[in-house]
Amino acid sequence: MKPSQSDTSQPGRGRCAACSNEAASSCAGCLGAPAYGNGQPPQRTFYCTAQCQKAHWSTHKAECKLLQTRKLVFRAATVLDAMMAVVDAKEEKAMIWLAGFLTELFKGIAVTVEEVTAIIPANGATSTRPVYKVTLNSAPEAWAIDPKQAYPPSLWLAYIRVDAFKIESIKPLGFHRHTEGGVDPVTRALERQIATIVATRDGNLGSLLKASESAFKLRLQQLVEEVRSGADSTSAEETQSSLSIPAQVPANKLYHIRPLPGKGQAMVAAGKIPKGTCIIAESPTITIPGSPHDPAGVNQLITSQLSNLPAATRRQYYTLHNHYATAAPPIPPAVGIARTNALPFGHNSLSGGIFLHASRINHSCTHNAENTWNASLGKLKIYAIRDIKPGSEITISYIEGFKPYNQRQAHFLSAFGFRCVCERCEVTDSKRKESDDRLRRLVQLEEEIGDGVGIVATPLACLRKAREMLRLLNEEGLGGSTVARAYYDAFQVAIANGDQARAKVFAKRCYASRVMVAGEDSEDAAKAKEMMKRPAEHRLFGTTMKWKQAAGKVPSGLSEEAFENWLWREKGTS
Ligand SMILES: C[S@@+](CC[C@H](N)C(=O)[O-])C[C@H]1O[C@@H](n2cnc3c(N)ncnc32)[C@H](O)[C@@H]1O
Repeated sequence: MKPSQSDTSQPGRGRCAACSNEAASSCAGCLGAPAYGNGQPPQRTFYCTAQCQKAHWSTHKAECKLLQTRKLVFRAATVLDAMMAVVDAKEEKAMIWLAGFLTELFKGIAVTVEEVTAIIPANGATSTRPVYKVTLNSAPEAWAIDPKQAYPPSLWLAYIRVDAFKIESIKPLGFHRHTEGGVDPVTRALERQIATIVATRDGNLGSLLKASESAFKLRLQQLVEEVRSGADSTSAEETQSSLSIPAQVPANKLYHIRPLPGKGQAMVAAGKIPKGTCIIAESPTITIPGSPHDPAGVNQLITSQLSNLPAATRRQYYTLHNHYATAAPPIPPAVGIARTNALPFGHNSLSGGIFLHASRINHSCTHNAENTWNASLGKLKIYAIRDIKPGSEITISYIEGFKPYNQRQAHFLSAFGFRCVCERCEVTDSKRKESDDRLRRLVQLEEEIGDGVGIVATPLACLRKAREMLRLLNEEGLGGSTVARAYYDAFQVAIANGDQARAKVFAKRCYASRVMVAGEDSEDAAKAKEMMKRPAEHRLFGTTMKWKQAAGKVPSGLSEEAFENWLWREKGTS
């Protein structure tokens, strides 16, 4: 063990255990070993140099290992206290449900953990109490851990001398689990979870106890939340099934939430959903502000909101998918769930919310629905942007903008842990290249139109670019708000150059797309409606009057093709 300089709880200097010279460093392995018995921490072992420590190791080793193990026992007791708080277990039930967990927790620390029934004095009479006897593997020493108050544990010899009146029985760990039956649902949930809890910690739950102080606290919190969510989801399921209410089917039955192979839970159309239908309007269960916060700060924000919610809602939150469950360094589960499931409060917004239903919607690059935040309602709305057949999955897009295939997949993998296999992604190399070229061109067109210069300097070229965008979007199978934006671009070109007639038509098309993806009551639809009704009130109107045309000059009686030619100012039209 390296000598350590840091310890504030004990005097900082002493005599070197090897040579008796004055020394300021002490063995880091046993430093901070807990106090017990007389309440005093064990004496620190000082060394003046690393050489002295090395020379003294054979003498110090046994004591050091013992003290290190005691540190682990005390931490294990902290873990047990936290676990008991989660399930609010009655003490007599503790031995039943904790058996499997304790086996894992004390692996490599204890040779045996036994279930003891002690008789203790109680108000002039006696009562029985369940206690764990933990016999260490590093020394012939045992500790008593009372599940009702696990921390601090007591040395076994002190416990039987001072606390216990008599020991009624000592049974192997798991004895009561197997003889007492009638395990409650929370216990069953925990037992089901143990294998996963251990597997996600590299098969060694005990490693939790060996972490640094700050990592230990964080990991303990993570464990507790994991266990709480498992217990909560089980009781939620049981409550639902006991009431015979199918899980998460809304009254209007537009969708079901059910698992799909390889995708976890998913939202599936309960019947035919026509394009433009509002599938769901949902208030956020949790809101996450956009300003940057460290995971601990975000955790605090989320858990304080959760604590104000009904228990059933809290449970549902913890059933949401957590892509960051095994992240290193660890991320608190509440935060991992938020990162996996948050939907933004508006286009490019950094703040967002967690929605118990909408957060179940999976991604597709050929999504058939769009999410939109309606600030005045304070609700997230999901609209069908294509007709959706009964039984088809309802999907949205998890990305903004026009990203080529590799960028999309890299994002899905790192942020969400999946590979998209939709019809746009699973194509031949040549089709993929065509698609990537289109997407790059779309980015270019967006930038060129968006810089504002071309709108007045080269309006016709700009109008052509807006039309090209619409064609590429159509070829790429993209609809929804991207189409509305392209029509808005065309509107701006027309109105900036004084053409109210064309501006009116573009605004009408933009409005129709906005209504389809965000509803009549959305802010975007309201803006587009205003543009359509009073194009001349737009701030860009008359920047130039190159194309001056009154609003009433929209031609009538033209064929569709002739009308489009007029609209886009193709040759021979004005
Ligand atoms: C917001 S959640 C969606 C609901 C989630 N499937 C569930 O079980 O709760 C995001 C997670 O869903 C999964 N997911 C989303 N889209 C997917 C897709 N296209 N293919 C596979 N998994 C997907 C990923 O595990 C992702 O981390």
